[in-house]
Amino acid sequence: MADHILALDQGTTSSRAIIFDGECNAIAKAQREFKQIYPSPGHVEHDPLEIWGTQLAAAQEVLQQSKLAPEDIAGIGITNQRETVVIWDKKTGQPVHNAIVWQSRITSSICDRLKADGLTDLVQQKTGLIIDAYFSGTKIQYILDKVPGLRERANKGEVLCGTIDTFLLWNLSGGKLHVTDPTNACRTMLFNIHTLDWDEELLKILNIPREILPEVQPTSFVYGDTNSQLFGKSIPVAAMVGDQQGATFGQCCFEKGTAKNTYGTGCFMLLNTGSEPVKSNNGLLTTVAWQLGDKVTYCLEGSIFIAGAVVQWLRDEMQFFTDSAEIEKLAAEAKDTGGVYLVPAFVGLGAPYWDQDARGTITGITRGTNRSHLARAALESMAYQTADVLTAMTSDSGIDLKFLKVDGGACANDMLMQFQADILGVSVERPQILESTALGAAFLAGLATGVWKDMDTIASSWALDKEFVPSMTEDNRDKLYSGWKEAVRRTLSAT
Ligand SMILES: Nc1ncnc2c1ncn2[C@@H]1O[C@H](COP(=O)(O)OP(=O)(O)O)[C@@H](O)[C@H]1O
Ligand SMILES: O=P(O)(O)OC[C@H](O)CO
Repeated sequence: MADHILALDQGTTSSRAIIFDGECNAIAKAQREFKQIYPSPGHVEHDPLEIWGTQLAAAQEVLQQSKLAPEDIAGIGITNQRETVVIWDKKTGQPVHNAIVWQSRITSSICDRLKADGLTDLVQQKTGLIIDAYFSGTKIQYILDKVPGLRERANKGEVLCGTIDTFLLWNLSGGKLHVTDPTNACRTMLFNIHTLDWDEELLKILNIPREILPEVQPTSFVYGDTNSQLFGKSIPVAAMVGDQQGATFGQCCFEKGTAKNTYGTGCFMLLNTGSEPVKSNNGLLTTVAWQLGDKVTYCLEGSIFIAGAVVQWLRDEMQFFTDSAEIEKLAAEAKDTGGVYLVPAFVGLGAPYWDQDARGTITGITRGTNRSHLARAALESMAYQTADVLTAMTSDSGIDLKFLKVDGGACANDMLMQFQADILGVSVERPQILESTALGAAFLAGLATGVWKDMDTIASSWALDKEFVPSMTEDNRDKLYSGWKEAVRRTLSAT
C-alpha cells in the first residue's frame, strides 16, 4: 500500500532525499553535494543540470536503499532553496545560463536603481518584500539582458523560467509541468501576495514577459506524475514548498503566534501570523507560509544571510578546525568572548538592516584575544542576529513569543542554543526530528494523498528533544546585547 512519502530537499549546498513512513520515521536518506560557483566576489551560481542530476541520483538511491517499490510511495514532496532562479530552453531543457543563487549580490545595482526610482513602498505593498538582490525578479532581468538573443526567444515563448521547485518538477515530469506554488512565487518580487497572482505592473517595471513564468497552484496539491522512466513507475508530485516555509510546517507552527528558527547556512525565523498578511515597519518580510486549498496562511520572516556559514568560514578560510562540530570544543575553552563581537556581514546584512554594502567586522580585539574567543563570538553572532529579528517581529506583530522552535544543522550545538535562550529571554525548544524541512514537505504531500488525515494528526506527532530555558540576568543580557548593537552600528555601510 502507498503509505510512504519521498521528500526531495534541494538545499543551497546539497540535494537530499528522505523517505518517511506514516509515523514520521525517516526510513532512508541520501545526499549529494554539488559545486558552488563564484564567478566574482559576491556573485554565486549553481549549474542547474548538476542540481537536477544530484537530486535525481539522491531520489533513486533512497528508493533503492529503502527496498520499497515506486507504488509504495504515495507522493513526492519537493522543498527547495528559495529565490535561486533558472531559465531554460522549452524544447531541449538546456539552461541558457547558470542558476543565479539567492546569496548572489550580482543585481544589487539594479536594486539601487529601483529604490532610487521610489519603488520601495509599491514593492512592499504588493509583494511583502524589501527591494534586494536576494529575490529572483532582478536575477531574471539580469539573465534576460545578459544572454545575447534571449529576450527575443523569451518574447517568442521559446524559454521557460522558474525557481528550483519549478525546474525540478519540469524535469521530473519529463517536460510536461511548468508550475510553482505561492511559497516560492512570493520570493520572486513579481508575485502579488494579496491577489495570489503574478503582478502585471511589477512584470512591466522589471521587463519580464509573463509567458515565461509558471502557473501557480496550492502548496499541497497533486500537480501531476513523474516520468515513469525515472523510478520504474510514475509517482505523483503532491507538494512544493520553499524550504523555510517547509520547516515551519514540519515544526507544526500551525497556530497564529508560533515561530521557528532554522540555523543552516543562513538563519530564517518565521512567525505564523494567520490568514492576514501583516505589514512590517521594521525590516521583516511578509510572506506566504502555505496555501491549502484556497486557504492561505501568512507569516513574518526575518532572513539572516550568514549563520552556520560563519562556522564554515572559520573552518575553511581561517582553518581553525576541520569539522564544523569541533567549534563546540574550541568555543568552550573560553568562558566568554572577552568583549569580542563578530558581525558576519560577508554578503551584506539581511533582516532587519538590509544593507547590501556592509561587510564583516570584528570588534573588541585585545592582545589577549585568541581563537576560542573568536569561535565563541562567531557562534554568538547567530544568536544576536536572531535577537535583532525577534525584536522586530514583536514590534510588527504585537505577539510576545512564548517559546521558539529550532532546527537546522547548527541547532545541534547546545552552547549556542543555551546562549540563544539567554539572549532572547525566551525558551528554545529543539524537536526530536531535526529534518523539519523535509518533514514539512512530506506532511504537505501526505495531506494531498491521504497519508495523514489532517493537521491535528500531524501536530500530535511533534516531540521535544530538549528545552533550553533562559538563565541569564536581565542586566547581563542588556549589557551584552548593547555591545552587539554597537558592533552592528560600526558594520553598517552608512557609518
Ligand atoms: N555543532 C555545530 N555548531 C555550529 N554550527 C554547526 C554545527 N554543525 C553544523 N554546523 C553548521 O550548520 C550548517 C549546516 O546546516 P544545514 O541545516 O545542513 O544547512 P543548509 O541546509 O543551509 O546546507 C553549516 O553551515 C555548519 O557550519
Ligand atoms: O538551502 P538553505 O537551507 O540554506 O535555505 C536557503 C533559503 O531558502 C534562502 O531563502
